[in-house]
Amino acid sequence: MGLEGVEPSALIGGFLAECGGYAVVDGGFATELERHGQDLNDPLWSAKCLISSPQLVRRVHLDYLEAGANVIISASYQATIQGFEAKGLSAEEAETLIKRSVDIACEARQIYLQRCAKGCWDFPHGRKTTQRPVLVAASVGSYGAYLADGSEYSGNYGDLVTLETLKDFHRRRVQILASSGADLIAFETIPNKLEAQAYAELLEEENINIPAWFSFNSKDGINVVSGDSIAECAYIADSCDRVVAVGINCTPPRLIHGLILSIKKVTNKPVVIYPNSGETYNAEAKQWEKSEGKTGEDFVSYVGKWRDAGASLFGGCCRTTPNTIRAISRVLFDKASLDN
Ligand code: MET
Ligand SMILES: [Zn+2]
Repeated sequence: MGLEGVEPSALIGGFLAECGGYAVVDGGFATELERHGQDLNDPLWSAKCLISSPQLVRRVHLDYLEAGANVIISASYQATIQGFEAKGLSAEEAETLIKRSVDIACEARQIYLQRCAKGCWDFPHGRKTTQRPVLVAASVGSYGAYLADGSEYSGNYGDLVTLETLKDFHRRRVQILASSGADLIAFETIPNKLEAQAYAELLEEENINIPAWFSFNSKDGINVVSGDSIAECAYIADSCDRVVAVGINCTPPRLIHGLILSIKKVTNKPVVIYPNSGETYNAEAKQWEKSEGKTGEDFVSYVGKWRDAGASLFGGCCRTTPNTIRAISRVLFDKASLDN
């Protein structure tokens, strides 16, 4: 199924209806690469594997499809022309790798759907092939993710970074991803209002012809990480016709419920949420640290509440795994759980 050429709000509605009302997004991508032994302590982070282990990238997409994902997100989160050039690649090589991230996700989808057609594996929880659309979302990480200096989780870019800086930084990658064969662009972990505004303007100015979702991150459940209000950020997404869903990712599960309610006050667009495991990222040590209290198990127990608060797309971000996604799929699509 492709989303190109259809009126943006109709197509996301159609997709969700085909999925059964709710869609499952994949889980932590870099996390899964690390679980398979990759060292991602590198400015390119998960995008490093586009060069070193494209087969593993495809396998991780396949694992998430097998776990029940309806949306798989490409490995382009930290794949930037500027980042690849810093590694000594040419602009042309960088552009090829960015496009390749989407090709790999599309290959995984094709393999998966072929296996389904042959009946090689059953869908989880009795979902039939015909009820199982799969979209490929092209990931765009923030300017802070490229900087790899922690500003991805502070949203603080300093006074020198303007709207134009951000538009210029993102422009070429967004153009490449828009014509890559992806079904939509996932602007992920957006840390501040300025970057949301830059994305919205880019989508219009470049006449981007595939839809997008805007997903923000928060540390306090009230504002996005920079301190800008989630309502103002969601309003920017709501005002852009090309944006078909608005939400939150890479944010502790315990904050998600309130954030869904805040977003729902501003927009009627579907809400996408894919929290992290609840652990905290220590930017200095470049590692995730256990937080007091909730664990991954509690995460899944919240899904019904998030659905009741009005979210429509559910997945996981950093430190979640295919097991998390399998459990989310079970909560959403087991008849018994829905009736709870
Ligand atoms: N899609 C990206 C990933 O799972 C999002 C990272 S958030 C820091 O790796
Ligand atoms: Zn994350």
